Amino acid sequence: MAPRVVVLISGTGSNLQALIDAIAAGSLKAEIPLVISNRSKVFGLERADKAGIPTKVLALKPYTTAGKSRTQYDADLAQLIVAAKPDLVVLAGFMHILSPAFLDQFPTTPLINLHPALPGQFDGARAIERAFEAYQKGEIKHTGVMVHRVIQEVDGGEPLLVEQVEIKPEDDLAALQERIHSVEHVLLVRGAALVLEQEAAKKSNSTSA
Ligand SMILES: Nc1nc2c(c(=O)[nH]1)N[C@@H](CN(C=O)c1ccc(C(=O)N[C@@H](CCC(=O)O)C(=O)O)cc1)CN2
Ligand SMILES: NCC(=O)N[C@@H]1O[C@H](COP(=O)([O-])[O-])[C@@H](O)[C@H]1O
Repeated sequence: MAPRVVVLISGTGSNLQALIDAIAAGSLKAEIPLVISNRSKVFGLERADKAGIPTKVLALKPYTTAGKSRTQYDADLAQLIVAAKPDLVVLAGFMHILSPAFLDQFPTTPLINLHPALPGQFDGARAIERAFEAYQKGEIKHTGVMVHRVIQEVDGGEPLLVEQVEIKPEDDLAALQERIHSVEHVLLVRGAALVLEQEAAKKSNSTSA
């Protein structure tokens, strides 16, 4: 049975599409049993639908409107994912900071995130914009993309793959975003494959021990 990869999104889903395409091409040995978005009406959900992947939307706003906490949201989100029995959870542009109420539900299941910056640089949201602004000020000469493990510290988890991305003097923000996205789409697939290989090796060692 193929490893089960649950993917969390919040928007366009171009990185989700990269995973879908890699699986369809046979270059990523996995299946995606569920895509969850914290925002409705995003194109990433259409991408999942087109690929025949079940989707769920779990938005935070109804929780806050009902006086419920982010902790409750995070716990409910985790339960949706646990029910899908994932071997790997991928945050692909998932724009919600996860608390221990979520993280503690996955003591052994790997959680990875794609972040459009280098380790320790521009953690958090709007990373590409902030890198572009820093370049304009002469503070950096390049930026990058990383796939990292997800821990409580936002974007502070162990980097699994890191790739530098050039910033050119003639770049506008759109040109840099396009260059970064093209790197993301490759790096995320490689990152998922790497973690799944690590997990398979762990299982093999534990059964042969
Ligand atoms: N505990 C962790 N949660 C998340 C991580 C992580 O490493 N540890 N990675 C992020 C992804 N991310 C950057 O890669 C990121 C996403 C969102 C935010 C943020 O400020 N979110 C706000 C809401 C912003 C919005 O709705 O537009 C929030 O959650 O209040 C920062 C970093 C995913 N989660
Ligand atoms: N902090 C996380 C973060 O900024 N993630 C970024 O959101 C975008 C999602 O694009 P997509 O919806 O087309 O995959 C990507 O650029 C990804 O790096």
